[in-house]
Amino acid sequence: MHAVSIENLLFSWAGQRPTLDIPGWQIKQGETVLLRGPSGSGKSTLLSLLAGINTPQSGSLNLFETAFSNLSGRQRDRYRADNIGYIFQQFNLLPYLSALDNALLACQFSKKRRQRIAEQGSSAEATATEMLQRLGLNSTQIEQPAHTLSVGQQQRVAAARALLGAPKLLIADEPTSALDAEHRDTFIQLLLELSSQNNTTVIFVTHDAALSSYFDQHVELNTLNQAGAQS
Ligand SMILES: Nc1ncnc2c1ncn2[C@@H]1O[C@H](COP(=O)(O)OP(=O)(O)OP(=O)(O)O)[C@@H](O)[C@H]1O
Repeated sequence: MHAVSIENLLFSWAGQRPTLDIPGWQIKQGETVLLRGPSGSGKSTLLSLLAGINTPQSGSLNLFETAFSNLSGRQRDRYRADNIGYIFQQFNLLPYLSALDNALLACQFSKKRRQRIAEQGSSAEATATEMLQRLGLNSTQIEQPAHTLSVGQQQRVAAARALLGAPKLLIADEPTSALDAEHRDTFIQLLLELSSQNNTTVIFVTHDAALSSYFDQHVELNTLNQAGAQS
């Protein structure tokens, strides 16, 4: 099955020439993809379409054989809550909630995520705690408000939140830019290990070519995107 299938996709921001013109792109279920491209080439724009925050003006974007770009806004919100984990560049944690409560947020909005955890004989809280521990937070840090954690620890909380409840697709938008090389490599290895346990498909955006070896597919956005090639 294809996790992502794009055909003849066109997207323009209001009043601008197209940012994305992608004749075709496929990602298989369970595949890990590194997406690179210069600043302004449209990486974040493409992620916003994959997450259903924006929709293409024409063409199709299917996720796991669902015609994602044809769903209503409400249906896309539901699909995203149940099936897509997103790690933002700035993590977007709620500063006064504990690491654990931040990690649990994704499950609060999705019965499906809670069901998947229940099917494995666990609770959301136990699974989140275990995941945060595997990501290297100790029991004190797990109870600390997010704003009192280091950048590296906050990034791990964002990863736990995105992966809790086994989403089908994980989208990560340059989540390692604030880390040194050693922490960055450890983080990516853990992220991919946790993803592969649930056969989660991963799309990881970075400027950093040094990370290529960790991923199955390497994509330079300008080779996919004809709008980029023209500029
Ligand atoms: N919300 C928006 N409204 C209007 N134009 C936008 C918006 N977001 C991005 N753009 C435009 O779309 C183009 C691509 O930007 P985008 O942020 O997708 O690139 P990027 O490859 O993610 O860049 P970076 O690596 O710097 O984050 C730019 O010309 C940008 O000005």
